[in-house]
Amino acid sequence: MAEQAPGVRIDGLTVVYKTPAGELPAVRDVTLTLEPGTITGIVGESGSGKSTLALSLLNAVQPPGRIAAGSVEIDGLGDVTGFAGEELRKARGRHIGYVFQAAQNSLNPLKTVGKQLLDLGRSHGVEDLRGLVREAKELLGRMGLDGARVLDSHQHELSGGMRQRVGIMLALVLNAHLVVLDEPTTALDMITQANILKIVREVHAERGLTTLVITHDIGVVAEVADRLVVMYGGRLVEQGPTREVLGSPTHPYTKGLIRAIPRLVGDIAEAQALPGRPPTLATVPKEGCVFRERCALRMDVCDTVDPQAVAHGSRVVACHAVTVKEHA
Ligand SMILES: Nc1ncnc2c1ncn2[C@@H]1O[C@H](COP(=O)(O)OP(=O)(O)OP(=O)(O)O)[C@@H](O)[C@H]1O
Repeated sequence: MAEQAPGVRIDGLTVVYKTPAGELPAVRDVTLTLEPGTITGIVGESGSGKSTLALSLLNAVQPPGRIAAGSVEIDGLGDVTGFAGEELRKARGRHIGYVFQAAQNSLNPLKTVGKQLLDLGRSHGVEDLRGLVREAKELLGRMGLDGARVLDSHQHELSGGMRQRVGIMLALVLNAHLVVLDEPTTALDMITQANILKIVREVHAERGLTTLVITHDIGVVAEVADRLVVMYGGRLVEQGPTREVLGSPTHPYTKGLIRAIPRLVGDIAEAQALPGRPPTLATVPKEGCVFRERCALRMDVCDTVDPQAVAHGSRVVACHAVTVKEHA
């Protein structure tokens, strides 16, 4: 088993959900590598498929969803899309730490946090349970909480922001080296958010992790991620080093997302909302480019041919207009 930062190779991944109109893809033919030791951020509007992609890393897509094609190879584990039962349960927690989007509601309301921590430890065969509790208190302390008090508390005694931090603690406490954080800071005020992101960065570096952060907030990604991945309508439309993508976005969707961020200083009117709405499973185009309805650069080919992901230097972009410009 890899004890240090594992690499992850997602190849041709398609995940579908059963709907009244048949099985429709929420993630379509996504190929993505998480390099060992890096923090990758995935951004996109609601419904773009971010959580579904993240769940696939744990092979945790639930019915009516299923992985219809592709593989998720994790160093030291293999292709987790073939895992089931005990093998899968062991991988979760020990090798892959996960903070679910609804972390605030994922605690058991009937048990104290401490009891849940011990259950987690026992179910993964941790022998030194005292050490586990010590580790949990330390992590909670770093996140500005009184560890002993939190472990004695039930869910209802904790605020949303505290539950969020408990979720992060539970993802890190078993010392997994691949950590997936789905909207880790949504319930937090700006100051607490900045503090949590700082801790995510510190723990990532100290422990030698490979980290995936899912968020709709580009500010969060700018703060923590080495690499930025942009999703739209279940497709991966742009990826590259965070600074480069934010500094000179290439895909028209990435440009729109960045233009829509209100600035703290300067002219608020400069922020321009992206016109239109993201597609749902039922409305996402079955052929051609998924973004064309909202795209200022739409060409005829966009209606019929799905743009392939093409490398442009350190960037990978799936857009006909970008490819045409590049070759002009
Ligand atoms: N259990 C389900 N049954 C049917 N459709 C689903 C289910 N879960 C998700 N979907 C659909 O799959 C698509 C992708 O959803 P997903 O939650 O992965 O997106 P997301 O980018 O994480 O959005 P959000 O930020 O709102 O969580 C959406 O259109 C969503 O409605």
